[in-house]
Amino acid sequence: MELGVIGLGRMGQIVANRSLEAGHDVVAFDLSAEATAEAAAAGAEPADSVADLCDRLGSDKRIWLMVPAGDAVDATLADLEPHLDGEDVVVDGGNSHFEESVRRAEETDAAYLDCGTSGGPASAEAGFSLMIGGPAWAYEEFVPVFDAVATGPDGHDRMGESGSGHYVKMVHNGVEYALMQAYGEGFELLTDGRYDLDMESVARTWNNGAVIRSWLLELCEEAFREEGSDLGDVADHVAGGSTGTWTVQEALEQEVPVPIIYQALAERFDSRNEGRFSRRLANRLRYGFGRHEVARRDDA
Ligand SMILES: NC(=O)C1=CN([C@@H]2O[C@H](COP(=O)(O)OP(=O)(O)OC[C@H]3O[C@@H](n4cnc5c(N)ncnc54)[C@H](O)[C@@H]3O)[C@@H](O)[C@H]2O)C=CC1
Ligand SMILES: O=C(CO)[C@H](O)[C@H](O)COP(=O)(O)O
Repeated sequence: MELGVIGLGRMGQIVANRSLEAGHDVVAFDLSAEATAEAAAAGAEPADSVADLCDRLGSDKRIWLMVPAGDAVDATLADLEPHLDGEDVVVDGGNSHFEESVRRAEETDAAYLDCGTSGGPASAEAGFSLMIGGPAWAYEEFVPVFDAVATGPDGHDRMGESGSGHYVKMVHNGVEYALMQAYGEGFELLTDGRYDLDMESVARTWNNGAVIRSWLLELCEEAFREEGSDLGDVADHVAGGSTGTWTVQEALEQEVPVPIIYQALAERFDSRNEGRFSRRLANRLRYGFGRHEVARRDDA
Protein backbone atom coordinates (compact mmCIF):
# COMPACT_ATOMS: atom_id res chain seq x y z
CA MET A 1 0.00 0.00 0.00
CA GLU A 2 1.07 3.62 -0.44
CA LEU A 3 0.65 5.32 2.93
CA GLY A 4 0.86 8.97 3.87
CA VAL A 5 2.07 9.60 7.46
CA ILE A 6 1.58 13.07 8.96
CA GLY A 7 3.27 13.69 12.32
CA LEU A 8 6.66 12.08 12.68
CA GLY A 9 7.47 12.37 16.38
CA ARG A 10 8.10 9.50 18.80
CA MET A 11 5.11 7.52 17.54
CA GLY A 12 4.80 8.62 13.90
CA GLN A 13 8.36 7.56 13.06
CA ILE A 14 7.49 4.07 14.29
CA VAL A 15 4.33 3.97 12.17
CA ALA A 16 6.40 4.98 9.12
CA ASN A 17 9.29 2.62 9.88
CA ARG A 18 7.18 -0.45 10.57
CA SER A 19 5.15 0.20 7.39
CA LEU A 20 8.34 0.54 5.34
CA GLU A 21 9.78 -2.64 6.87
CA ALA A 22 6.61 -4.50 5.82
CA GLY A 23 7.11 -3.37 2.22
CA HIS A 24 4.66 -0.48 2.05
CA ASP A 25 5.57 2.82 0.36
CA VAL A 26 5.45 5.79 2.74
CA VAL A 27 5.07 9.48 1.95
CA ALA A 28 5.94 11.46 5.10
CA PHE A 29 5.29 14.98 6.35
CA ASP A 30 5.89 16.79 9.63
CA LEU A 31 5.90 20.51 10.43
CA SER A 32 9.46 19.87 11.57
CA ALA A 33 11.81 19.52 8.59
CA GLU A 34 14.19 17.48 10.79
CA ALA A 35 11.46 14.94 11.55
CA THR A 36 10.57 14.66 7.85
CA ALA A 37 14.26 14.20 7.01
CA GLU A 38 14.54 11.44 9.63
CA ALA A 39 11.68 9.55 7.97
CA ALA A 40 13.27 10.10 4.55
CA ALA A 41 16.54 8.66 5.83
CA ALA A 42 14.61 5.53 6.80
CA GLY A 43 13.23 5.20 3.26
CA ALA A 44 10.10 7.34 3.17
CA GLU A 45 9.37 9.82 0.36
CA PRO A 46 9.47 13.29 1.99
CA ALA A 47 6.68 15.83 1.39
CA ASP A 48 7.06 19.52 2.15
CA SER A 49 3.40 20.21 2.95
CA VAL A 50 0.08 18.46 3.41
CA ALA A 51 -0.88 19.47 -0.16
CA ASP A 52 2.38 18.04 -1.49
CA LEU A 53 1.76 14.79 0.39
CA CYS A 54 -1.71 14.55 -1.17
CA ASP A 55 -0.33 15.21 -4.68
CA ARG A 56 2.22 12.45 -4.23
CA LEU A 57 -0.42 9.97 -3.00
CA GLY A 58 -2.82 10.56 -5.90
CA SER A 59 -6.31 9.03 -5.69
CA ASP A 60 -7.63 6.59 -3.06
CA LYS A 61 -5.41 8.18 -0.45
CA ARG A 62 -4.51 6.25 2.73
CA ILE A 63 -3.31 8.66 5.41
CA TRP A 64 -2.24 8.11 9.04
CA LEU A 65 -2.22 11.12 11.40
CA MET A 66 0.14 10.88 14.40
CA VAL A 67 0.08 14.49 15.57
CA PRO A 68 -0.69 15.65 19.14
CA ALA A 69 -4.36 15.30 20.10
CA GLY A 70 -6.50 18.44 19.92
CA ASP A 71 -5.93 21.47 17.71
CA ALA A 72 -3.16 19.83 15.65
CA VAL A 73 -5.62 17.16 14.42
CA ASP A 74 -8.18 19.78 13.37
CA ALA A 75 -5.48 21.92 11.72
CA THR A 76 -4.19 18.94 9.75
CA LEU A 77 -7.69 17.91 8.69
CA ALA A 78 -8.41 21.49 7.55
CA ASP A 79 -5.30 21.31 5.32
CA LEU A 80 -6.29 17.85 4.06
CA GLU A 81 -9.96 18.58 3.40
CA PRO A 82 -9.66 20.18 -0.09
CA HIS A 83 -7.81 17.06 -1.25
CA LEU A 84 -10.11 14.40 0.22
CA ASP A 85 -13.10 12.51 -1.20
CA GLY A 86 -15.17 9.48 -0.23
CA GLU A 87 -12.65 7.00 -1.59
CA ASP A 88 -9.95 8.23 0.78
CA VAL A 89 -9.28 6.88 4.27
CA VAL A 90 -7.80 8.89 7.16
CA VAL A 91 -6.64 7.23 10.41
CA ASP A 92 -6.11 9.27 13.59
CA GLY A 93 -3.70 7.15 15.68
CA GLY A 94 -3.30 9.71 18.48
CA ASN A 95 -5.01 10.00 21.87
CA SER A 96 -7.98 12.04 20.66
CA HIS A 97 -11.17 12.33 22.70
CA PHE A 98 -13.74 9.94 21.22
CA GLU A 99 -16.39 12.67 20.83
CA GLU A 100 -13.96 14.78 18.83
CA SER A 101 -13.36 11.77 16.59
CA VAL A 102 -17.09 11.31 16.00
CA ARG A 103 -17.36 15.00 15.06
CA ARG A 104 -14.38 14.78 12.71
CA ALA A 105 -15.76 11.63 11.07
CA GLU A 106 -19.01 13.49 10.38
CA GLU A 107 -17.26 16.59 9.05
CA THR A 108 -14.73 15.02 6.68
CA ASP A 109 -15.46 13.76 3.18
CA ALA A 110 -13.07 10.83 3.69
CA ALA A 111 -13.76 7.65 5.62
CA TYR A 112 -12.39 8.32 9.10
CA LEU A 113 -10.93 5.71 11.45
CA ASP A 114 -10.25 6.57 15.10
CA CYS A 115 -7.39 4.39 16.25
CA GLY A 116 -6.33 4.03 19.87
CA THR A 117 -2.65 3.14 19.95
CA SER A 118 -1.04 1.42 22.92
CA GLY A 119 2.54 0.37 23.53
CA GLY A 120 4.39 3.67 23.22
CA PRO A 121 7.85 4.16 21.75
CA ALA A 122 9.10 1.24 23.86
CA SER A 123 7.11 -1.04 21.54
CA ALA A 124 8.85 0.06 18.34
CA GLU A 125 10.23 -3.43 17.76
CA ALA A 126 7.34 -5.51 19.07
CA GLY A 127 4.56 -3.41 17.52
CA PHE A 128 1.51 -1.73 18.98
CA SER A 129 -1.96 -2.72 20.11
CA LEU A 130 -4.49 -0.86 17.92
CA MET A 131 -8.16 -0.30 18.83
CA ILE A 132 -10.05 0.99 15.79
CA GLY A 133 -13.47 2.56 15.25
CA GLY A 134 -15.17 3.59 12.01
CA PRO A 135 -16.51 2.16 8.74
CA ALA A 136 -15.83 -1.56 8.27
CA TRP A 137 -14.75 -1.17 4.62
CA ALA A 138 -12.14 1.43 5.58
CA TYR A 139 -10.82 -0.80 8.35
CA GLU A 140 -10.53 -3.73 5.91
CA GLU A 141 -8.68 -1.48 3.42
CA PHE A 142 -6.16 -0.59 6.10
CA VAL A 143 -5.58 -4.13 7.43
CA PRO A 144 -2.19 -4.58 5.66
CA VAL A 145 -0.86 -1.45 7.37
CA PHE A 146 -2.50 -2.30 10.72
CA ASP A 147 -0.83 -5.76 10.48
CA ALA A 148 2.53 -3.99 10.04
CA VAL A 149 2.13 -1.32 12.74
CA ALA A 150 0.53 -3.61 15.33
CA THR A 151 2.18 -6.71 16.82
CA GLY A 152 0.52 -8.60 13.94
CA PRO A 153 -3.02 -9.61 12.97
CA ASP A 154 -3.99 -10.22 16.62
CA GLY A 155 -2.67 -6.80 17.66
CA HIS A 156 -5.53 -4.84 16.09
CA ASP A 157 -9.27 -5.07 15.66
CA ARG A 158 -12.27 -2.99 14.71
CA MET A 159 -14.05 -2.17 17.97
CA GLY A 160 -17.19 -0.84 16.25
CA GLU A 161 -18.65 2.36 14.90
CA SER A 162 -17.00 5.76 14.80
CA GLY A 163 -15.51 6.83 18.15
CA SER A 164 -15.29 3.32 19.61
CA GLY A 165 -11.54 2.98 19.00
CA HIS A 166 -10.67 6.10 20.95
CA TYR A 167 -13.31 5.21 23.56
CA VAL A 168 -11.62 1.86 24.23
CA LYS A 169 -8.19 3.56 24.35
CA MET A 170 -9.52 6.14 26.82
CA VAL A 171 -10.65 3.37 29.18
CA HIS A 172 -7.33 1.55 28.60
CA ASN A 173 -5.52 4.64 29.88
CA GLY A 174 -7.75 4.80 32.95
CA VAL A 175 -6.78 1.19 33.69
CA GLU A 176 -3.12 2.11 33.05
CA TYR A 177 -3.35 4.86 35.71
CA ALA A 178 -4.90 2.43 38.23
CA LEU A 179 -2.30 -0.30 37.63
CA MET A 180 0.56 2.19 37.98
CA GLN A 181 -0.97 3.40 41.23
CA ALA A 182 -1.36 -0.14 42.59
CA TYR A 183 2.25 -1.08 41.82
CA GLY A 184 3.41 2.25 43.25
CA GLU A 185 1.54 1.72 46.52
CA GLY A 186 2.87 -1.82 46.90
CA PHE A 187 6.46 -0.74 46.35
CA GLU A 188 5.98 2.24 48.67
CA LEU A 189 4.85 -0.07 51.48
CA LEU A 190 7.78 -2.41 50.82
CA THR A 191 10.16 0.57 50.86
CA ASP A 192 8.78 2.08 54.08
CA GLY A 193 7.95 -1.29 55.71
CA ARG A 194 9.68 -3.69 58.10
CA TYR A 195 12.35 -5.24 55.90
CA ASP A 196 15.37 -3.92 54.08
CA LEU A 197 14.46 -5.03 50.56
CA ASP A 198 15.95 -4.72 47.08
CA MET A 199 13.05 -3.50 44.89
CA GLU A 200 14.61 -4.73 41.65
CA SER A 201 14.86 -8.20 43.18
CA VAL A 202 11.21 -8.05 44.30
CA ALA A 203 10.04 -6.90 40.86
CA ARG A 204 12.14 -9.51 39.05
CA THR A 205 10.85 -12.28 41.31
CA TRP A 206 7.24 -11.17 40.82
CA ASN A 207 7.77 -11.00 37.07
CA ASN A 208 8.72 -14.67 37.01
CA GLY A 209 5.50 -16.56 37.59
CA ALA A 210 3.67 -14.29 40.05
CA VAL A 211 -0.03 -13.55 39.63
CA ILE A 212 0.74 -9.83 39.26
CA ARG A 213 3.44 -10.14 36.56
CA SER A 214 2.94 -7.73 33.67
CA TRP A 215 4.72 -5.39 31.24
CA LEU A 216 4.23 -2.49 33.64
CA LEU A 217 5.90 -4.59 36.34
CA GLU A 218 8.77 -5.31 33.94
CA LEU A 219 9.06 -1.53 33.55
CA CYS A 220 9.14 -1.25 37.38
CA GLU A 221 12.02 -3.75 37.39
CA GLU A 222 13.79 -1.71 34.69
CA ALA A 223 13.21 1.51 36.65
CA PHE A 224 14.72 0.06 39.86
CA ARG A 225 17.66 -1.40 37.92
CA GLU A 226 18.39 1.93 36.21
CA GLU A 227 17.52 4.35 39.05
CA GLY A 228 18.27 2.28 42.15
CA SER A 229 16.02 0.65 44.74
CA ASP A 230 15.04 4.08 46.16
CA LEU A 231 14.53 5.61 42.67
CA GLY A 232 17.47 7.98 43.24
CA ASP A 233 16.62 11.51 42.13
CA VAL A 234 13.35 10.69 40.35
CA ALA A 235 10.95 13.46 41.38
CA ASP A 236 7.56 12.99 43.02
CA HIS A 237 5.68 14.62 40.15
CA VAL A 238 3.51 12.85 37.56
CA ALA A 239 2.58 14.78 34.42
CA GLY A 240 -0.21 14.03 31.92
CA GLY A 241 -3.73 13.33 33.12
CA SER A 242 -6.08 14.20 30.27
CA THR A 243 -7.05 10.67 29.23
CA GLY A 244 -7.62 9.62 32.86
CA THR A 245 -9.80 12.68 33.39
CA TRP A 246 -11.90 11.74 30.34
CA THR A 247 -12.30 8.20 31.70
CA VAL A 248 -13.59 9.47 35.04
CA GLN A 249 -15.88 12.03 33.35
CA GLU A 250 -17.38 9.30 31.17
CA ALA A 251 -17.80 6.98 34.17
CA LEU A 252 -19.69 9.71 36.01
CA GLU A 253 -21.91 10.28 32.98
CA GLN A 254 -22.62 6.54 32.66
CA GLU A 255 -23.03 6.19 36.47
CA VAL A 256 -20.38 3.44 36.53
CA PRO A 257 -18.29 3.50 39.72
CA VAL A 258 -14.54 3.66 38.99
CA PRO A 259 -13.14 4.59 42.42
CA ILE A 260 -9.70 3.11 41.83
CA ILE A 261 -9.19 4.90 38.52
CA TYR A 262 -10.46 8.12 40.10
CA GLN A 263 -8.13 7.71 43.07
CA ALA A 264 -5.17 7.17 40.74
CA LEU A 265 -6.09 10.35 38.87
CA ALA A 266 -6.45 12.28 42.14
CA GLU A 267 -3.04 11.07 43.30
CA ARG A 268 -1.56 12.28 40.03
CA PHE A 269 -3.04 15.74 40.51
CA ASP A 270 -1.88 15.69 44.14
CA SER A 271 1.67 14.92 43.00
CA ARG A 272 1.90 18.44 41.69
CA ASN A 273 2.08 19.50 45.35
CA GLU A 274 4.42 17.30 47.43
CA GLY A 275 6.59 14.13 47.28
CA ARG A 276 5.69 10.40 47.56
CA PHE A 277 7.43 7.22 46.39
CA SER A 278 4.53 5.81 44.35
CA ARG A 279 4.37 8.93 42.24
CA ARG A 280 8.11 9.06 41.69
CA LEU A 281 7.84 5.52 40.34
CA ALA A 282 4.95 6.49 38.06
CA ASN A 283 7.00 9.45 36.80
CA ARG A 284 9.85 7.05 35.97
CA LEU A 285 7.55 4.39 34.43
CA ARG A 286 6.15 6.90 31.92
CA TYR A 287 9.72 7.13 30.60
CA GLY A 288 9.81 3.32 30.44
CA PHE A 289 6.85 2.98 28.10
CA GLY A 290 6.44 6.42 26.57
CA ARG A 291 9.88 8.03 26.65
CA HIS A 292 8.19 10.93 28.43
CA GLU A 293 10.77 13.14 30.14
CA VAL A 294 11.66 12.09 33.74
CA ALA A 295 11.23 15.03 36.12
CA ARG A 296 14.15 15.05 38.58
CA ARG A 297 14.33 16.28 42.20
CA ASP A 298 16.53 19.23 42.91
CA ASP A 299 17.33 18.06 46.44
CA ALA A 300 18.64 14.50 45.79
N1 LIG B 1 4.20 8.73 23.36
C1 LIG B 1 3.34 7.77 23.73
O1 LIG B 1 3.60 6.94 24.63
C2 LIG B 1 2.01 7.65 23.06
C3 LIG B 1 1.46 8.71 22.35
N2 LIG B 1 0.23 8.57 21.77
C4 LIG B 1 -0.39 9.67 21.04
O2 LIG B 1 0.19 9.76 19.74
C5 LIG B 1 0.15 11.12 19.30
C6 LIG B 1 1.57 11.55 18.95
O3 LIG B 1 2.35 11.38 20.12
P1 LIG B 1 3.96 11.47 20.10
O4 LIG B 1 4.51 10.87 18.85
O5 LIG B 1 4.39 10.94 21.42
O6 LIG B 1 4.16 13.07 20.05
P2 LIG B 1 5.46 13.87 19.61
O7 LIG B 1 5.34 15.20 20.28
O8 LIG B 1 6.68 13.06 19.85
O9 LIG B 1 5.30 14.04 18.03
C7 LIG B 1 4.28 14.81 17.45
C8 LIG B 1 4.78 15.24 16.07
O10 LIG B 1 3.72 15.87 15.38
C9 LIG B 1 4.25 16.99 14.69
N3 LIG B 1 3.17 17.91 14.41
C10 LIG B 1 2.48 18.68 15.28
N4 LIG B 1 1.52 19.35 14.65
C11 LIG B 1 1.60 19.00 13.33
C12 LIG B 1 0.87 19.36 12.17
N5 LIG B 1 -0.16 20.24 12.25
N6 LIG B 1 1.25 18.83 11.00
C13 LIG B 1 2.28 17.95 10.92
N7 LIG B 1 3.00 17.56 11.99
C14 LIG B 1 2.66 18.08 13.18
C15 LIG B 1 5.32 17.55 15.60
O11 LIG B 1 6.26 18.35 14.89
C16 LIG B 1 5.94 16.24 16.13
O12 LIG B 1 7.01 15.79 15.32
C17 LIG B 1 -0.47 11.93 20.46
O13 LIG B 1 -1.85 12.05 20.25
C18 LIG B 1 -0.19 11.05 21.67
O14 LIG B 1 -1.10 11.28 22.73
C19 LIG B 1 -0.48 7.39 21.81
C20 LIG B 1 0.04 6.32 22.48
C21 LIG B 1 1.30 6.36 23.18
O1 LIG C 1 -1.37 6.73 25.80
C1 LIG C 1 -0.29 6.62 26.35
C2 LIG C 1 0.14 5.33 26.95
O2 LIG C 1 -0.84 4.36 26.81
C3 LIG C 1 0.59 7.81 26.41
O3 LIG C 1 1.86 7.52 26.94
C4 LIG C 1 -0.10 8.89 27.18
O4 LIG C 1 0.67 10.07 27.09
C5 LIG C 1 -0.30 8.48 28.62
O5 LIG C 1 -1.23 9.31 29.25
P1 LIG C 1 -0.75 10.43 30.28
O6 LIG C 1 0.07 11.41 29.46
O7 LIG C 1 -1.98 11.04 30.86
O8 LIG C 1 0.12 9.71 31.33
